[in-house]
Order: sequence, then C-alpha cells, then structure tokens
Amino acid sequence: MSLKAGIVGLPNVGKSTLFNAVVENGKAQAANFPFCTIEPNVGIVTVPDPRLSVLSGLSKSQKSVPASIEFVDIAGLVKGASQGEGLGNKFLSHIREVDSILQVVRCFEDNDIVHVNGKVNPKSDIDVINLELVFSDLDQIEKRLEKLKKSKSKDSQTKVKEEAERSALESIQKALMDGKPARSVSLTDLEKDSIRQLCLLTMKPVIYVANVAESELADPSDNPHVKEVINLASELQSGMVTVSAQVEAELTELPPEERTEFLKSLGVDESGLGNLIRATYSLLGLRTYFTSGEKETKAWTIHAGMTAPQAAGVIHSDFEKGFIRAETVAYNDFVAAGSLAAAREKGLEKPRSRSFVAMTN
Ligand SMILES: Nc1ncnc2c1ncn2[C@@H]1O[C@H](COP(=O)(O)OP(=O)(O)OP(=O)(O)O)[C@@H](O)[C@H]1O
Ligand SMILES: [Mg+2]
Repeated sequence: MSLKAGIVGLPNVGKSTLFNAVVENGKAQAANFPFCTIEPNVGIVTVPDPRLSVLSGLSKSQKSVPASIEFVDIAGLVKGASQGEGLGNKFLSHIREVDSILQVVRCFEDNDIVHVNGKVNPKSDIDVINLELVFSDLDQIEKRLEKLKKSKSKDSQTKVKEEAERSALESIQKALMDGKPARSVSLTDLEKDSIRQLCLLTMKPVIYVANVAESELADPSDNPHVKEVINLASELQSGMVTVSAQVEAELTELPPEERTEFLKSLGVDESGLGNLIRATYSLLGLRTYFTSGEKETKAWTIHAGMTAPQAAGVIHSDFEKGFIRAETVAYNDFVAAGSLAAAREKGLEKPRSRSFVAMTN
C-alpha cells in the first residue's frame, strides 16, 4: 500500500526541481523550458518522524524503517489540456492515478525563466489548472451518466448502487458547473463508494505549494504572490506550504555539514521539505503506528479512522485472523514507561490517545 501524491502545475514552474529535492536521488530532468517533463517521474519519500528514533533507542533496535509515500512528478498542464491542448488528456490521466495533488504555484519573479502566460500570476495559474480538472471531471461524468441511463440491470442490489451513483454524479455535476470541486459536495457513504472507481480529479485533496525565490524564503509573506496563494488556499479549503524549489535543489548538492550554514545565510532555520512531506502525509489522511522490537522499529502508514485492531490487521495478517492479540500502547505512555513490559505492568497497554505504538515483540 503506497499512497501517491502528484506534483501538478503549469509548465516550467519548478515541479521537477522540487521533485528532485524531495526524492532522494531523484533524477527528473529539470530545465528552463516548458514541457520539459513528459513521462511522469516516480520516487519514494520517507516521512521524517522523531518518534521513530526514540522508539528505536528504547527497544535497542538494529534497524529502523520510516513510513513512506510516493511522489509523482507530472507533465505541465496548460489551458485547454482537457481538450487535448499542450500535452493534453494523457497527462490528466496521470493525475487520475494519484491520491492527492500538490499544485506548484510560481511565486518567484525571474525574467530569465519563461512563464507560459508571460506573467507571474498565482490566481490565474491556479484557476487555469482547476478549470482543466473541472472540465475533465465534467466530461467523465457526462459519459458515465449516459452509460447509466442505458443500463438494463434488473438485480435490485445493482439498481440501488446505480441509483446512488446517478444521484452523486448529478450533485457533483451541479457543483462543477458552479466552479466548485467534487470534494465540496457532501455525499453519503454509499454514494462515495459508488463513484470511487471514476477517480474524479477534483475529489482529490490539494495542497498549494508556493514556490518562492531564494531571497524571499526568510519572509515569504512579504511577497504579494504568496499572500494571494494563502488567501486562495483558504477560500478553496485546501492546504498551503511555501518552499523554494531552487534552494531545496541547491541544498541537496551540498555536503550535510554545509547545509545549516547555507540556510542560516538565507535567514531560515531548516529546509522546507520536512514540512511539505508531513503536510502531504496528513493530507492523505494517514497516521503512523509503530512496531518496535530488537530486530527493527518500523513506522506503518495507516488510514486515519482505523481502530487499533484494524491497524494491527494491516501490520500483521495474523492479528486479523485473531491468532495474536493486538497489544497497543500510546506512544507517550510507552516512552514514559520505558518498555512494553513496564507499560503492561502499569496497565497502560490499551489505546488511549490518538497515536499508538503497536508492539510485536
Ligand atoms: N524557486 C525558484 N527560483 C528560481 N528558479 C526556479 C525556482 N524553482 C524552479 N526554478 C527554475 O525554473 C526552471 C523550470 O524548472 P522545472 O524544470 O523544475 O519546471 P517544471 O515545472 O518541472 O517544468 P515542465 O512542466 O516543463 O516539466 C528551472 O530552470 C529551475 O531551475
Ligand atoms: Mg518537469
């Protein structure tokens, strides 16, 4: 189970530059011309979490395995993409396959770097992308509704499902016509289920990534373009992070001991990538369980909303079958007690807080 975050945006805004910085050993070609990327670049990214090394230390583990997500660097989209403009429909289908969208928005001014619309303008850039996603969804919905109309299912269960799908699609269609994304429509669980296989683009959660110049990293909100992105993100009920893809790319070229010095010279404490990765992780609705033992301490990515036994079921199919009892202890309780045995003695080995250590030694 590897969840995917797609890096999306206009051509030449810094998507591949960001991808290469986020993905260790990322080798996407990044260059100053539009449509540099054609085939998607894919890379696994580990999620930084200080709890992992604490648990690893307490359990004297030989190895620790962090949680991970997959990043996909996708070709640039332009106005008319849903009608085949630019690199067209094929690239919308790459977005269809991801679970969440990181929309890179150019906020840096640099006359040497081509902007496809001739001018840095976050509102217009965000509108262009969102509109293409809306058009593509409308197209899908129309085709699907047409098919449902012709359906001759007699089976009553199938009929109920088709009815739920039709009603969900009609509500979404109405919202899209008003320029609102599918995710803004409230649906019943049955309706949600019935449209899942359509993988609507505007159903996916979005984070706007404001890509700023090196000189603006210390005080990004002084940049009016960034302010605009902040306002739009809040209007669209989406997340927002600020990074400088350029700085992150430069950091990866430096030996680790020189990175802090470089960041200090720019007036910042740390790289923006940790923040970006954590924001993406929570955007995907994930949270972490740990298994910790002498052999290894491992962070597992689990969907929020699962109960402890369900999470244990993901970790070990044996749990699911009920062969082994799922012993879970809250992270803070585990650290305070110092070991699973001590936590058990204190009667703490029950899920009590929102984060758990699922122990399997
Ligand atoms: N924050 C920044 N400041 C200055 N230059 C930047 C910044 N981010 C990216 N660039 C530059 O912008 C150019 C385009 O970058 P990149 O190839 O990553 O864009 P892209 O969005 O992947 O483009 P395409 O859609 O064509 O694949 C590169 O020359 C890169 O160095
Ligand atoms: Mg690219």
